[in-house]
Amino acid sequence: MAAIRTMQPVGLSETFNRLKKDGKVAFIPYITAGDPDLSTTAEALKVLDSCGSDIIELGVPYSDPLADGPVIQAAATRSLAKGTNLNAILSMLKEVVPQLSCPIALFTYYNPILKRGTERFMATIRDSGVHGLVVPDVPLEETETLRTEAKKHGIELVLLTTPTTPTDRMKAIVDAAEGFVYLVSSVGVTGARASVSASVESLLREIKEATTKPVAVGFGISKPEHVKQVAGWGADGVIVGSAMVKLLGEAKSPQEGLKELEDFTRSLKAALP
Ligand SMILES: O=P(O)(O)OC[C@@H](O)[C@@H](O)c1c[nH]c2ccccc12
Repeated sequence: MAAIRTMQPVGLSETFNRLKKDGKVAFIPYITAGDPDLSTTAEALKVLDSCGSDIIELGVPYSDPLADGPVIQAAATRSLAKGTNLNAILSMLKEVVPQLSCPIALFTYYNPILKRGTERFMATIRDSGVHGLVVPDVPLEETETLRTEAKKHGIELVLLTTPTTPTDRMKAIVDAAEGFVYLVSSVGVTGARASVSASVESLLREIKEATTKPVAVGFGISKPEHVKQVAGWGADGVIVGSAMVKLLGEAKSPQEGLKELEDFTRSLKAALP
């Protein structure tokens, strides 16, 4: 009887440790759960994993995604119109995570956590096999409670710093971040950009002087040359969202979207050391 491959994904920090040992940079795609539908999301996770993604950010669609640009806003609207909810996403993950070799970082705005209650939210997502959590709009002052509950349930809470974050606040953020530090490359909302802001190079240097934790860069990255550039500036990971979401959500059919996602992911992954 052939051995069944039960690759249990390791957590975010351990993933970065392994990559660092091999001198590699993490490829971290983001997609919105339930767009175009949850079964396609399940297939997309497997495609992204098999194409060499190191961590996958999975977005919980929200009615008021204030940090998102038009592509991800539209994806959230389509997903919510399909009736996607957190319970359905988590039961899909319970099925799919054991088939993946890379960890999932759930991506949600703060409100869905508050609605469910922080402790119950953390316990539920851990049960579904989620390793990390990214909450872009949690005020730093409320991060402590989130962090305590996350730690209690073995969830790594990623925190974000931006080009306009004052140095002392950036230091508090990198000290509190688990898994990795998310450096938002440019002010504004998510969305593919023609080029990545050159200030990322100095921002990365400043953050890496303040912490030895891995730093992944996101916002606007959408071409192989962007990936190469950001990796060359010393990022430990690159995050690509809108460009992925666009392929999946706007394709003529789910199958077509999955094929385009595979080709696109391979082209970006090939640009990484
Ligand atoms: O879409 P972009 O420009 O490739 O950026 C990644 C981003 O989509 C993903 O990390 C993300 C989705 N929604 C967010 C809200 C805030 C910060 C980050 C995000």
